This record gives sequence, C-alpha cells and structure tokens, in this order.
Amino acid sequence: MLIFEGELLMEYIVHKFGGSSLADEVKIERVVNIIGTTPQSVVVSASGKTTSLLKKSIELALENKDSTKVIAQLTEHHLSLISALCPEDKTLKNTFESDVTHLKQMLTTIALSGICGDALEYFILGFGELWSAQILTGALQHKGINTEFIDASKVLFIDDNHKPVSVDWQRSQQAVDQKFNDRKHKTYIITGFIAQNQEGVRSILGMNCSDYSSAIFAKLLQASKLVIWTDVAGVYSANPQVVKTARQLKQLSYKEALELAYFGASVVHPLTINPMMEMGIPIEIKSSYEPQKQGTEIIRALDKTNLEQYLIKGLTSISNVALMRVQGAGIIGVSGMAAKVFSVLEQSQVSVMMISQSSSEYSICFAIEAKLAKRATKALERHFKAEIERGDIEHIYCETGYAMITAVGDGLRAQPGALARVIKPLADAKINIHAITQGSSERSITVTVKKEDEDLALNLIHQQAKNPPVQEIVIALIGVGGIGAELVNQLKQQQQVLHKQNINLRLVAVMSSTKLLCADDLLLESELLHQLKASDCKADTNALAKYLQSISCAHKVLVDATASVGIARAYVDFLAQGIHVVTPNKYANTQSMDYYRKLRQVARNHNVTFKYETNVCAGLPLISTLETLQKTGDKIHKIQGVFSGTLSYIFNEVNKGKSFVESLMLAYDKGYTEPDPREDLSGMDVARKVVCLAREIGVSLELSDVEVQNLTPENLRSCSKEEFLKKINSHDKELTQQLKVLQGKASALHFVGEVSDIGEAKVSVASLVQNSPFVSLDGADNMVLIYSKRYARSPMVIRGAGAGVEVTAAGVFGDILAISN
Ligand SMILES: NC(=O)C1=CN([C@@H]2O[C@H](COP(=O)(O)OP(=O)(O)OC[C@H]3O[C@@H](n4cnc5c(N)ncnc54)[C@H](OP(=O)(O)O)[C@@H]3O)[C@@H](O)[C@H]2O)C=CC1
Ligand SMILES: N[C@@H](CC=O)C(=O)O
Repeated sequence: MLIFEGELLMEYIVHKFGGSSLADEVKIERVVNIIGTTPQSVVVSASGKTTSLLKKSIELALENKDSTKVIAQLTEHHLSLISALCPEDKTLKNTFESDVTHLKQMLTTIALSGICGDALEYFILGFGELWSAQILTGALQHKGINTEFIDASKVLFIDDNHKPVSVDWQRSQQAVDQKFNDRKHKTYIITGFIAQNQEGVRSILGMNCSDYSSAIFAKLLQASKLVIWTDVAGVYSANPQVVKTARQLKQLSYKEALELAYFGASVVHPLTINPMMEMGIPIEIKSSYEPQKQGTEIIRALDKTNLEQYLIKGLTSISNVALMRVQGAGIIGVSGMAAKVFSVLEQSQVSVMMISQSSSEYSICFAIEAKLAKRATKALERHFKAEIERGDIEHIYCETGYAMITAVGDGLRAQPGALARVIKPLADAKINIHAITQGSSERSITVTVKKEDEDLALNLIHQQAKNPPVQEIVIALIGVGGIGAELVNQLKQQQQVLHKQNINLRLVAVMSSTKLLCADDLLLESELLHQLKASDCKADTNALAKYLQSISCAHKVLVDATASVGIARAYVDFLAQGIHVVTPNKYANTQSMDYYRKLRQVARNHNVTFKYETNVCAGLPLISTLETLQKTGDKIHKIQGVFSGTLSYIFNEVNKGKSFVESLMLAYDKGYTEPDPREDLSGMDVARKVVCLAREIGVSLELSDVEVQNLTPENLRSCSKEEFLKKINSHDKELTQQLKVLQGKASALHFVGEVSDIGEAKVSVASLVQNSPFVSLDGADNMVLIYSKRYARSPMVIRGAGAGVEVTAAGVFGDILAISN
C-alpha cells in the first residue's frame, strides 16, 4: 500500500525480526536503529532462546521436575533487557512479573496433573513473543518514537483444529483495519507466532511460524514490502559451510523460494510465501547485523539476465533420510495401492518427502525422515500382512543412511538437458543415485544419494549452477624443476582468463623429492618455492593422495613433472582413487607392457584419464594425432623422426661447425636435456619415445627390443651426473671427430628414431642426403613423418620445437584442460 504523506506517496513496510536479532540489548538497540522514526509495522519473534526455554519448562513440569532454574533464566534475561532498554517503564516490568507469576502457576498445575493439553502448551509458548514485542515497544518509546504494542492474539483469528492452521481473513482484516488506524504517524510492534483460536484463546500459528505471521500482517496491512531480518545477509545458493563457492542470491522467484523452503533451505518458513505471492508483495531477506548490505529479494518475475544466468538457483539437502520401497508383482495394476500406502503413513503421522513409482507399478519408492523409519515399516507391515504372506508384496524395504539433495531454479523449467546437468557430474564421480524425481513444475530435481556422498554431490551439482556450468579442476604437482615451475607460471597467468570462461583452476599441492606443501590455492602465492622448501611436511605420495581425496571436486589431476620411476609407478594408486594423471615423464609408458596395460585398465575402471602428450616431441600434437588417425580408421605403418630436442639442437649446431660438447652444454642450459643429459646422449630418451609411439600404434614393444646407438663416452656411462658434467669436456675432440667420420660425404647428421607396425625399432645417428626433410631442421626442432594407409605416398609431417620448458609446460597444460572436456 502507498500511504499519502502530504504530496508524497510513502511506501508501507512490514518488518520481521527473528529471535537472534533480538537476543540481547545490543542487538535490540541495533533493531531500534534499523526501524528508525519512519512509521511502519514490525513483527517480532521471541528473544533468543526464549521459546525453547518455555518448552523445556513444560517438559520438566510434565515429568514433575523442578523448572525453577529455567524460569529464573527467563526472568533474569527479560528483566535485564527491560532495565537496559526502558528502565523507567514500570508498567512493563509489572506486566512481565505478573506473566511470570501466571506462568509458574500454570507449570505447577501441569506438574500436579501430569497433563498439558495443546491449548495450554500454545498459551505458554506465546509468552516469549509478548515479552519481546513489549520490550521493543518500550525501547522505541524510550527513544521518543511514537510506537504501539499489538498483541496479535487480539487481531489475528485462526482455526487451529488442523495443521497447518487456517486464517480467518475476513475477521482478522476487520480487526486490523480498526486497530492500525494511525499508520501514518505510528510504528506498530506486533507479536509474531501467536493468534486467537476459534475458542477465543491465545494459540500459535505453528512452530517457527513468526515469518508466516509477518506475511499475514503484510497482506492485511497491504504492505508494499515485507523485510525479514535475520542473522545472515540473505539466502545462499547452498550451505556455505559445505559448498565453499556458495554465493548469496540477489533474487529468487516466489516459486523458487517455496521449493527451496520446502526442501529444507533456511530461506523463510514455507507458509510465508503464499500470502505474498497472492498479493505480489516482494519479500526482502536481510541481515540485522549488516543492514546496509544487499539482501535477497523474493519477487514474482525475475529479471531476464538473472533467469538466464543460472540453471540452478539453490541447492538444499536433507540429511538422515530413509528410503522405503513397497514392492512386489502382486501390486501391479492393483488400483488404489499407492493411496493405501500413503494413507497408512498419514495415519502413522509419517510425512513423505519424495515419491517415485516405477512405470511398471512393480514398486513404490518414497523417502521419509530416518527417525520415522521404524514406525513407518511397522505400520506398513501390519497393514499389508496378508499381501506379504501371500507373496503379493515381497516385503517392506527400508534403508536409512541417505541424504536427499534438491536443485531448484526457474531456469530448470522446459530446459532440455537440465536433468543431465544435475546427474552427469554425479555419474562422473561414481556417486550412485538411489532415487530421483523432478517436480511437476520442473523447477526442482531431487536426487537421493548415500549420506557419505552428500557433501561431494552438493559441491558437484553446485558447479553446474551457472550457465554455462563452471568446470573446476584441482591440480597437484610433483616436481617443480624446469617444466613444473614453468607450468605454475602458465597456470598463474591464465587463471583469470580461464575463470572468465568458467574454468576454475586451483593448484592445491606441490611436492619436491623432499617436501610436500598443500593449501587451498597455491597459485595465489608469490613465494611458492620458498614455501615448499620451508614446509614441515615430508614428501609422501600417500599423504598427497589422501589430501586430494579430502577435496570436493569432479576433476582432480596429478601432474608428474619429474623423471622419477618411483613416481611413475605410483600412478596406478592415484588413478584407482579417481585422480586423473597428466605427465611429461616417459617412465610410466616405457615400463613393461604389463604395467602399460595395467595403467590403462585402472584408468578405465575408475573413469579417469591418463594423459601424456608431452612424452614425445614435447608440446607437438603427436600422440593425439595418432589417436585420431587410428580412431578414424587409418592404419599406421611406420613412424620416423628426429624425436630429441637436445640431439636435434646438438646436431644442428655441429652441422654448422660448432663443437659437440659446447652444443650439449648449451642444450643443457636451455632446459632441453633430461635432468641427466646422458639420458639424451645414450639414445635412451629417444628409445623411450620410440617405445611409446610403438605402443600407441598397437605394437607390444619393450625398451630392450630397441636397437640403440649410445653416444656417451664409455668411461662416463656409470659415474655421477656431476662427474659426467665435469669430465665431458675432455671428450669433445673425440666426439666431434667421431661425428665427422660418420658424416663422410653426407649433407648433414641427425639422431633419427623409427618404428614400424611389425615391431622393428631403432634409434641411431643417420647420415642425411641433401633432399632428406631432416636436413632443414633448426634449433631444437623435432620432425615426425607418419606413414599410414592414408598417408602412404607422402607422409604426414609434424614439425616444431621438440623440447624446452615453455612448449612442454604448455603441452602439459593442454592435457589438464582436455580432462575437463
Ligand atoms: N625439458 C624438456 O624439454 C622436456 C622434459 N620432459 C620431461 O619432463 C620431466 C621434467 O623435466 P625437467 O623439468 O626438464 O627436469 P628438472 O630436472 O628440471 O625437474 C625435475 C624435478 O623433479 C624433482 N624430483 C625428482 N625426483 C622427485 C621425486 N621423487 N619426487 C618429487 N620431485 C622429484 C626434482 O626436484 P628435487 O629432486 O630437487 O626435489 C626436479 O625439480 C622429465 O620427465 C622430462 O623427461 C618432457 C618433454 C620435454
Ligand atoms: N630431453 C628431451 C626432452 C623432451 O622429451 C629432448 O631433448 O627431447
């Protein structure tokens, strides 16, 4: 309603403050400041824990136990509020003390009789709101604000014979119109929760129904807005304690709010929405602790961008659910079967939260609160005793330990693929869905999962909320040398760019050969290597896997940027725990064929990926090309190439006249070589690449099957790396001479590897004629010739930098991103 204030049209607002906003004098002062001097109506809950204490006093009295302490606690709390906020209001103090006297008398009656009917219980529970409303009225009057206290049980009339109660709108409207006759000038403080029943006695709307009271008054007062003040700044897309990326929602439609409230989200009491929806009165949910902060608006029509931006608005979950199934061939086609099942449950006061019936009618499945499972099972077994004995019903299945997760959003309606968006991430993470329903409004999708999967499922579905969905990838990196450190740089550089494309990358762990460092996002650290060195945690692949297990994310990736056999041998353990593996390390793919097959088998079984594009030719797209060619039906006959960046560089320099060792040391400094350059010189690095390629084209080749030419001087083959680096210079002449002889009249030399589909494999120095494609190579370039059924006459050629930290780290990065696709 808009009230005319002189020439101005004034908004009329109804506020509602919850118990936590009124829990002590400081909080009530804050409420007084929020209300200010503008005339409005304010509905209040009982202060702090008052209602629970009143309930406790009744329980104690019923057990004939002493409730003095509880009453003393209540008395002290309220008297201290009165003396702090409205000390000179003697009437208020007297009224309160007389209420306490009456309360004690009622509790004595209960204790003596051992009886407390609903009517008496509701009457007693209503004291809390009367006291808080009177105290807030006193506090406002104390500040000179024109305020009147309204006992809702004098103006709000209900029928409380059934739950939920029904409001007598006509009678209440008349009473409200009469009572609130000075709205232009006065603020009214109204008790929430309570009303008058058809017997003329003070009753309640229902437990936790102060929100509902405020909606009723907002409707009766034709308010232009209802503001519900609570202790959090609005509604969140999920419980932020479970889903770290949960965001505060700016807008919700009435129907979204209704579904979220029904399925357990702490939005507002579900009954609150209907009267507001009917009148088109917006609801705003705000924090009384941060009144300036924007809250959540609940309105009829969402603005278009809001609607398009989110497929899922909010996620709720109800833990401790039992799944029940009434199942048997004898219920197929029996009319009224479902009605019988649910009327038995109704009679046993078991509320059903979700129903799904198979189209064959063979079973009726439903979810209830786990604490009601025994009662429901007994009632159904009793009712269907004859059917169970005849075998028409197999038996009543009941299993606890489930959680029910509901995704809600107007965006889910009539949206092809919406259901898939919710359930696919669960399938990817191997979370079994035990029951599923989509609300007939299509606005909600509910899945029932095992309780232990609840938090992960919530996180995974939450990642699907946005349009398009956010892909989250968490990375653990082992080995922070040349490639590892460059990868960290590239991830840092691209993190924000990818974020805008809805890809969230987080580096959650790094490990060297001695230390392990874990954190939420190490890409935010500027001194990562120092922190790793200073870490208290020892390097340990098991501890790393355990840490990754504790993170809720669909895509967890282990990146191995070492040249360690030990780490390569641990891949199966990571894969078996649902962790993808990406690596430039060639050791895994060149272990025995058995290990090679096992890796792939474990990855398949656990629905994860093992990616290693950089095993051959660094960042060049060789492995993926071979895969595509073969998947599309090509047959690879032979692969030949210069596969070593280091040897390519050395031979290119030697071909131009530079000395061998000088070229080797330059390659080492440029980061082209293996951690131990003898791995390159010995031909073993190229041999590994050839084995890897052979296996890619389906040839079962072992490393020992490759014919290898070793360029490392014999006396430097088994010493330490340091000694090798010290002594290699003395072999320069001999090596340069050796190559000169090999070159003879040839145009150039290169170290070439080749493998055929019949398993012939060799790596050696090749003397090249002028028209050989390898003669044109430069720097650390690699060149690969693929001869296949389709590329028979002229091979497919892939060429480019075949070593170096930048291109290799980029190849690893590409593999990581490919996982999220
Ligand atoms: N350089 C290149 O151009 C290319 C390299 N590759 C491959 O990439 C891998 C890394 O190469 P690169 O970065 O050049 O080598 P680096 O020697 O620069 O880095 C390797 C890192 O691994 C660490 N490390 C070794 N063993 C372990 C272990 N058991 N646990 C944890 N960390 C360990 C070392 O650190 P520390 O021992 O000090 O802890 C070192 O920092 C190699 O497998 C290589 O074959 C692939 C394609 C191209
Ligand atoms: N040392 C290797 C690095 C890439 O695998 C090379 O030089 O090719």
